[in-house]
Amino acid sequence: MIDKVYCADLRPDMEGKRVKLAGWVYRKREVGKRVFIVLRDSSGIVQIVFAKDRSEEAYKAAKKLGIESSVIIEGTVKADPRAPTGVEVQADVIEIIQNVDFFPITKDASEEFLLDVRHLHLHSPKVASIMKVKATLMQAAREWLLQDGWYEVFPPILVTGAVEGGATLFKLKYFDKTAYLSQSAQLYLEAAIFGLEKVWSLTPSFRAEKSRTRRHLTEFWHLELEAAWMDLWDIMKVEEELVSYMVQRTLELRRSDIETFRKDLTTLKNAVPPFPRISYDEAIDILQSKGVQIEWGEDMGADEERILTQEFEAPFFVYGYPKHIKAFYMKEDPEDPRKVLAADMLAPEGYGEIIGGSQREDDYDKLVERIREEGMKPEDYEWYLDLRKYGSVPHSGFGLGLERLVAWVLKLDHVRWATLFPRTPSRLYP
Ligand SMILES: NC(=O)C[C@H]([NH3+])C(=O)NS(=O)(=O)OC[C@H]1O[C@@H](n2cnc3c(N)ncnc32)[C@H](O)[C@@H]1O
Ligand SMILES: [Mg+2]
Repeated sequence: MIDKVYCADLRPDMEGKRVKLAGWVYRKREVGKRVFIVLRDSSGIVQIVFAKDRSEEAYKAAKKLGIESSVIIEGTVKADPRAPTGVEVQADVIEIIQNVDFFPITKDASEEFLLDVRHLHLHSPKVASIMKVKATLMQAAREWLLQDGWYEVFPPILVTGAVEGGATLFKLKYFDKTAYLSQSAQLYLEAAIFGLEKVWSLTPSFRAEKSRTRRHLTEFWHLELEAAWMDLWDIMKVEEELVSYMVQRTLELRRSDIETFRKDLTTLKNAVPPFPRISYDEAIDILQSKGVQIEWGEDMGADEERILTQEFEAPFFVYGYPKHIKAFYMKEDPEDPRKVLAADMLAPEGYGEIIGGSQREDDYDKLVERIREEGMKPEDYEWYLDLRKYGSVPHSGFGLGLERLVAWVLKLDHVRWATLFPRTPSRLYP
């Protein structure tokens, strides 16, 4: 490994220090007998100056450089308030690792082109910032989960049945059998609670969603928790504590990256417990009062959720959905058989659902009845039904879409920008 320093480590008080840097040419301009390079590495940027009268060899080499050429540079640090980061390096040695004559991504590149060359778009400091924020959100989640006593488990991705409806299953041939790509690890987490009680997993989930919206991917990263002995109200408290810690910790560690995307941090700072809670009934009343054509019993889509989020300046819960618009595994509300003990967490500023969660049906006969009601076959869920035969317990859980959380935190206009290589109905390459 090269004995180098990072761009972001250079400070004006290091004036006179000799340093070695490695990175890529982000910007380049020539003024008189000097070449100015903005060097980029994973930490950020710094200005490098090649003066002819300091090293003619390095100056001539720098003149040849193209954008995104890979280089190793040595020079002396100089404080300069005119430089982008208040400091520059006066270079006298350059090793060109690979010169790039023409980098395909230019300033006027379209979004579709950027997605076509996503493998090159990952050079971008803005894309790097998104990935740093995503990584830090998960770092924070792991910190919170560890201190709160949750066990990470590693569920299968090759499965035999639907969790969230058969219409969005990706089917594949599994030797002489049929398998599907997991829509959610939930059912396997429910099995894991009988030994570990509080479990979590981060897995890719797959949905053959044909909906081309700004919040749907066909492959997304799914942070899911499941806990024995918890009811809906308990798991909602877990959700708000976890999301709050993730957001506040990421604000603490990645504020400059976040401010690259949004100046107003109000809603992020407001993400502290208790999050507001409204019932589905109240949500329908609010929407109808705002002129939305929606009747009790109908599902709220992205448009309805966007309007609803205008009422809040923080993430909030909607709980108590009608049974027929929710999944088979959700426990019927003992106080109102039309409803289930389910709650979604919606992000403000138009982003809508980031978490889907519920208390699970823990009664064997009722679960068989729900499976049949949904047109599914109990025999396809024999192992899952067993969980209600041998020491069944009240339990609840939820799934957080990581890309949707990132999209809200950074106010991205589509979840596809929140993942390294987005997968949508029209995009499988690169
Ligand atoms: N363990 C659980 O209880 C999770 C449960 N079985 C589940 O999958 N619920 S969910 O379908 O609402 O999806 C959960 C979240 O997963 C995200 N999600 C769900 N579908 C998508 C798509 N297609 N693209 C991106 N993100 C998606 C979104 O934030 C949802 O709120
Ligand atoms: Mg949902």
